Amino acid sequence: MKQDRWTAVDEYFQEQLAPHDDVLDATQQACAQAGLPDIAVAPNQGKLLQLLARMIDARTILEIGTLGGYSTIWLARALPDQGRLITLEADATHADVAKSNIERAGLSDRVDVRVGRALDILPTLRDEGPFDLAFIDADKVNNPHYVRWALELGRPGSVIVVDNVVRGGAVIDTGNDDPSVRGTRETVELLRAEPRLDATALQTVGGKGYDGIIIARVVS
Ligand SMILES: C[S@@+](CC[C@H](N)C(=O)[O-])C[C@H]1O[C@@H](n2cnc3c(N)ncnc32)[C@H](O)[C@@H]1O
Ligand SMILES: [Mg+2]
Repeated sequence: MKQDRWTAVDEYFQEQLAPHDDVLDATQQACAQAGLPDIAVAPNQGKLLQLLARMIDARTILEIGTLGGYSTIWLARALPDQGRLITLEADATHADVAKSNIERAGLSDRVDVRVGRALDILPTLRDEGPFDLAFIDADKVNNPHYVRWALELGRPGSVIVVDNVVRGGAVIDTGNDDPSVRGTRETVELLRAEPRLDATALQTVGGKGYDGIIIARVVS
């Protein structure tokens, strides 16, 4: 059972439980037309993020890694009218595409796209938290820093989601010197050692291949 089957099953659940609308379709089309890489979350994963945000009644969301705003839109739709999502993107072209997609989605009032390297912007967000949910999906080598910042900018009960932590299984290859794999393993070590965070990891298969996510909760 391989990729074709994973994709077909993903499509089944997506059609049944996470159906697309015109805004999400237009977002994906605009991203493709602008030449953005096809590395956004899958629809089922976007729906998972939205459900997590709703389950904790998130009012403030931090996203690291915007791309064209696809995951941003899923997350921002979980927010109440007064809610706020800040999303960080290093690439100005990606950010422009995202802003236009977020505008079309009618979410500009609650979504703020900040352009720059996340590690430069995060220290400026102390007065804008605490963030109820953080979605980390940028340069994986910096994931340990991003988790530390999400903890710093969170509160007890905040949820932190880290995307793409399985990397086709490479996460268990101790000798792998891919910076993304190293960053992921360091993140796992940090989560194991940090008593203020409680976490687990889920392997995923689907239209986007074989990967996975970490879900953590700020304990204190
Ligand atoms: C996987 S994509 C994000 C996908 C998006 N979350 C989604 O699912 O729709 C990663 C994004 O992070 C951005 N990025 C990479 N390094 C970054 C950094 N240091 N600071 C902020 N953004 C960064 C990339 O330009 C890219 O747009
Ligand atoms: Mg991702």
